[in-house]
This record gives sequence, C-alpha cells and structure tokens, in this order.
Amino acid sequence: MKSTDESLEELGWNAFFSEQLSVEETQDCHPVRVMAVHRGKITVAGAGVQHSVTPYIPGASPSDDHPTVGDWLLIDDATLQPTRVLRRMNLFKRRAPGDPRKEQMIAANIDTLFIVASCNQDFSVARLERYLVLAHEVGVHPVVVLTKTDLTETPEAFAAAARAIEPGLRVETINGRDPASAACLAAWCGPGKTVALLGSSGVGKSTLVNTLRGSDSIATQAIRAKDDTGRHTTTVREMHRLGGGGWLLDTPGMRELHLSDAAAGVSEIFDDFVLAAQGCRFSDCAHGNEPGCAVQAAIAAGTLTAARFDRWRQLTAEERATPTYPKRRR
Ligand SMILES: Nc1nc2c(ncn2[C@@H]2O[C@H](COP(=O)(O)OP(=O)(O)OP(=O)(O)O)[C@@H](O)[C@H]2O)c(=O)[nH]1
Ligand SMILES: [Zn+2]
Repeated sequence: MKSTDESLEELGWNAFFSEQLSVEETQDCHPVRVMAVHRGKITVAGAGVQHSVTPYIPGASPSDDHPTVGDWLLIDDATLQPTRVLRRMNLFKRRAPGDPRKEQMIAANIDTLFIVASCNQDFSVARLERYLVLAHEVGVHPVVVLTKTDLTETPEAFAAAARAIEPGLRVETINGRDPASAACLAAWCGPGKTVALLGSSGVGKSTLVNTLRGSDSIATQAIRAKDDTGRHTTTVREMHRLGGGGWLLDTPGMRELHLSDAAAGVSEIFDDFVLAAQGCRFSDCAHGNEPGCAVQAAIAAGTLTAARFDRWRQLTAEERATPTYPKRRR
C-alpha cells in the first residue's frame, strides 16, 4: 500500500457515485477508483492510498460487471475485497477481436472525449462525424481538437467545417507541441476530471498527451509492480495524472477502438435528416427516386446538403449491417 495525497474528489468522485451507496455500504465499505488493470490484479486508488486488489468480486457471476480502468469499486473495510462495481457514467467497450459475441471493456467514467484530427490533408468531416456518433452512443461529452494549426494558414476554415457538423459542438484548434497553445484544453483537465483521446493514426495524440502531462510527466516510465508470485511485472499505468489535476485515460484498447464500434447515435448527428424523412410519403422511403420524398425535396431546396446526405446514407447502411452498439445507461 502506498500513500498518496489525493482526495476522493481529486480522483473524480462525485454525487453520481456517492448516491449509489446504501447506508450499510457507507459504513462498511470505502470507494476506490481503478487506475490500471493487470492480469489477475488491479491497481486502485482511494482517499490517500493506492494499492492492489483482486479484480474478482466474490459471488459475482460471469455476466456481472467486472472492473475496468476508470471504474469505481466498493471495497469491504473488513476483508479488503471488492464488493461491487458502481454504476458507470459511461463505458467504452468493443467486440472482442476474434469473437464478436464477446465484449471487451475498455474504459469507464470519462468526462470528456477529445476527438483529435489534424488541420491537413488527413482532415475528414466524415471521419469526425463517425467519432461523434461513437461519443453520443457512449454518452460522453465530445470536444473536437484540431492539431497542427502551425502547418496551415487557414486553421479557422478547418474549425468552421468541424463546427458545422453539429450545433453547439466545441472545437478547439491547437499546435499540439506548444503547451501555451494546448492551454485552451485546461478547462476539461481540471482536478478530478477524466479525459480520453480518440483519433486516427498520426493526428498527434501522443504529442498532445505529452504536452498535457507537462514536462515532469512520467509518460514513458513503466511502473514496476510485484505480482502475487513475487515476480516483477512491468506495466504502463493507464490513468495518467495531468498537470492541471485531471486524469488522462490512455489505454491500448482506446487507441484501437474502431469506428465500426459506433452504430446508433447516427440519428443524433443527422437529426435534421431524420426529421425531414418523417415528411416522406412512404414510411419505408429510401430517399432515392420515390415520389413525395421530403429528403430529396429538402436537398433540392438547399436546406439539406447532398454531401451530408451521402454520409448519412452510408452510416445508416453500416448501422444496418452491424449489430448495434450496446445502448448506454442513463
Ligand atoms: N507541426 C506539428 N506537428 C505535430 C503536431 N502534433 C503532432 N505533430 C507531429 O505529428 C506526428 C505524429 O504525431 P503523434 O503524436 O505520434 O500522432 P498519434 O496520433 O499519436 O499517432 P499514432 O501513435 O499512430 O496513433 C509527429 O511527428 C508529431 O511530432 C502539431 O500540432 N504541429
Ligand atoms: Zn424519402
């Protein structure tokens, strides 16, 4: 056991979690947050302490919730065993590679998802839309972060294209290598706040991680932990402390998360199309050459654009082709 100077609030504890505790649990248990998951062991942090516990919850069935990084767990004060996983604000999961019926949990309880894209030829509104669909589906607040502003004369043109995707969408433009420029993200990285990053390869996620963590970061430092057999296992911790007091949840699973993991949520990004389609004469209108198609009428009138229509069609077709992403909890 290692002592730390973090309070529960600094770890992200809030009323959403505390309200889930029964009177008995308040007396007999203490909450801890899962900082890392290893084989057969998890590292947890509570008020002022950090230690390892078994990830197995006595009496839990295989279908019960098992702890993942970012989770809040209750630990029995007497036995020091976990008793249950608290209900999550949100959960990233994906179908297990090799077995689509199985799900792999990736990360839980994220306050803000930074969707990272770069201001260059890799910039794609269609791709951003898909990441936003995923964010909506998981129920996490998205902020679009456009990197590499130093490589373009017109960062605002990229930002405007991103903002046009969804009303009210927060879009920030930064040079990911420059801490002063990335300071605009501080609002989401304050004490107790958890952020995660998503974005295609090469857009500058690692660079941004290093910048957010500051010069005294331990980004590449592996943590040596003793496992039960006394052997040393080297593992990179998955919740990283940020300079401003927040937490960055950076796991390999998060990095490998595919856009195909998004399914529903399309209707939220394209709610204008969904609304227009309600005006079509036929309820099964494919919005092609059908008579009385309100979507085609709106495109002809210029209220909806043909480019977004194509993306909407493509995403809804993919949605039909893949099983839906598990519905988020409220
Ligand atoms: N000029 C400039 N270069 C940047 C910026 N952000 C990242 N880069 C560079 O872009 C390249 C890719 O950055 P990474 O941080 O490795 O990208 P990544 O998203 O982590 O890529 P993967 O690890 O493949 O997922 C590196 O050479 C960075 O130095 C930026 O804001 N401006
Ligand atoms: Zn139609």
